[in-house]
Amino acid sequence: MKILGFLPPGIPYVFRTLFSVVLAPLSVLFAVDVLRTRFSVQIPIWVSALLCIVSIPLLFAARVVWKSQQEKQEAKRMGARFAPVMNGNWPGNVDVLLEFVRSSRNDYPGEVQLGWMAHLGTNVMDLRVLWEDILFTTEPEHIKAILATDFQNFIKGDKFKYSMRSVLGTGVFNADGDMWKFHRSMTRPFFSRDRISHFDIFDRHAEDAIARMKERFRSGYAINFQDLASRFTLDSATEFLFGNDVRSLASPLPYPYSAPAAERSNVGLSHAEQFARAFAESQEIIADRSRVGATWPLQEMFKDKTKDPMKVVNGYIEPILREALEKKPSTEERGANGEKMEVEEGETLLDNLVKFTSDPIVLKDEILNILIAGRDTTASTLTFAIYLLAMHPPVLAKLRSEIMELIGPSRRPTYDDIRDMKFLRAVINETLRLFPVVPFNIRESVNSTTLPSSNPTEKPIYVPARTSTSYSVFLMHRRTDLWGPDAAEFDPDRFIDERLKKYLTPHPFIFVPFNAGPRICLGQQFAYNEMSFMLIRLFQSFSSVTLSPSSHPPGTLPPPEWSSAKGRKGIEKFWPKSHLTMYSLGGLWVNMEEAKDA
Ligand code: HEM
Repeated sequence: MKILGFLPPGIPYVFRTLFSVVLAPLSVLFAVDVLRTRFSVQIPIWVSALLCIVSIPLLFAARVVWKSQQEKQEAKRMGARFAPVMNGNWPGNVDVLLEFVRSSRNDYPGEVQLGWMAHLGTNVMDLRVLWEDILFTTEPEHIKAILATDFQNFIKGDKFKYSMRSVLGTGVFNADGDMWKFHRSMTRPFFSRDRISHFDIFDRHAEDAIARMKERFRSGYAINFQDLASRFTLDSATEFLFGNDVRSLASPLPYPYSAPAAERSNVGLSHAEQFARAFAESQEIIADRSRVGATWPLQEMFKDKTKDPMKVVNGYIEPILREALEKKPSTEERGANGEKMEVEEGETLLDNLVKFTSDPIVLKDEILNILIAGRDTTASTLTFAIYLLAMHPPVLAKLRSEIMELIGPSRRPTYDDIRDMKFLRAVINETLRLFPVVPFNIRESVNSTTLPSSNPTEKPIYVPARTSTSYSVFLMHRRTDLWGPDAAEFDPDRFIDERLKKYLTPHPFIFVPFNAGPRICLGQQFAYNEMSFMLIRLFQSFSSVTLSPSSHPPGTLPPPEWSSAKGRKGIEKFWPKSHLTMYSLGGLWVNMEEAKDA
């Protein structure tokens, strides 16, 4: 694969496929030749040609039947049953695949999977696309097995890694085994309690962001909160991880769609915005690859679609990298310092990383993965929190009272303040429940295994070796049988009142926005601190939030036909979309009123 790395992905795919296709006719030709030379049996040319043609589907069918027989025997040996299969009408379930791709692009997240599972009366199903098993589950016990109890047996896997490689490289999100351990062990020391409990970085960038917001509101325009939150988290994450912030908050804010064209055209795309757009575009492309499945290279026959956006992304990252490498002490200096390889006081993640490798590819991959982890996740969660608070003014009023009571209108919050703010934590958790930023995820089984059945009288579910196993935290977090009849409602008190003991405490795996097990999010505490800090600072400064639908670019609000749908799809006022992480299509345009008590 590496030798052919310069070719667009479609060409090696076609060659690989052709190779396996021509095996059958070649075998036929060989057999015909043996019959003729050894046994003097003459086969007419037209018969040989016909045999060559039919050998291709026959061999394929034989492989499918053989595999299915093997799996049946193995499932029986393991005392397991097959997951219910979502049967489409077209051979190979091609219609199921097409419906899945269409829905991922145009519908509310998870709608099509919910419909199929309701049809099958199950929370786990096999989509069996192109005769390959693809499991999909929303069962907490399955998610627990995949992430924790059977962790060694569920890896990211080659299929996933190949489709993500042109963007994520071999960074922490796209690595298994030793490479994953290397990235993880490099990154972990930077999230120690000591390092994440100093809030100077958040304070400076939050102050900057709020000043920009006030300025824009005073000029009579709404702001795109998603854009602002992304700049706040990008500047905070780059300063925390790389020592220098990229000053994305310094560039002019975009104007709403409804603003006069003259205002809008005054704001060119800043360097940070070009990076953000290209970054989002490349994530969209790789997410689309994983939706289409193994045949994705066919969509990229003549060009790797990520090539152009990744040029912009790399152009943004390379100067950060160059600077770190220039600062890197030489081998002699390191020798004189007694080869201090452990993390030192004041050292950033990047300073530490360059002590271990000068390989620009490894360094770039690490930086890019950590930027996705550190920017998009907290920016989206803050955006969803602001959206939900705009939709629920009594919840916002309760949150503000907690802020005013414990911290007051202007004091800077401390680590201890944040730890004591029970309602603020509940608001963040409730936001992560309804809108977990990694809504869908996937692993691949190494060996055949089983997943427990929720009904103890039923046999466990059989998972063949090398099966793509996807799970949705997003759909699990909204299940009424796990969270109660009001699961679709935004009600942070469920993380405080008797519902906590009833639902979550006895079943902690029903809430896993940060995943769980050995690959649990490394930045979880950093993220809680950053989001809490920003929300406190925001609601010290502003007393109310309202959505500004007229500011949205056309085509980015939920289509009118959604309003008759059941559940959250029917009430949503923004369009949740997801590539690797979830975001609001077209941003989130809001107005806020400055607090009189600030
Ligand atoms: C609301 C905020 C966040 C959420 C909901 C979140 C969620 C997650 C999830 C679900 C994963 C697992 C992905 C997978 O294995 O497929 C993950 C991994 C990770 N997260 Fe976060 N994250 C957040 C913020 C952050 C921040 C701010 C950082 C760092 C600055 C960070 C660093 C990481 C890293 C390094 C991993 C990779 C762990 C591994 O594969 O071993 N996260 N996060």
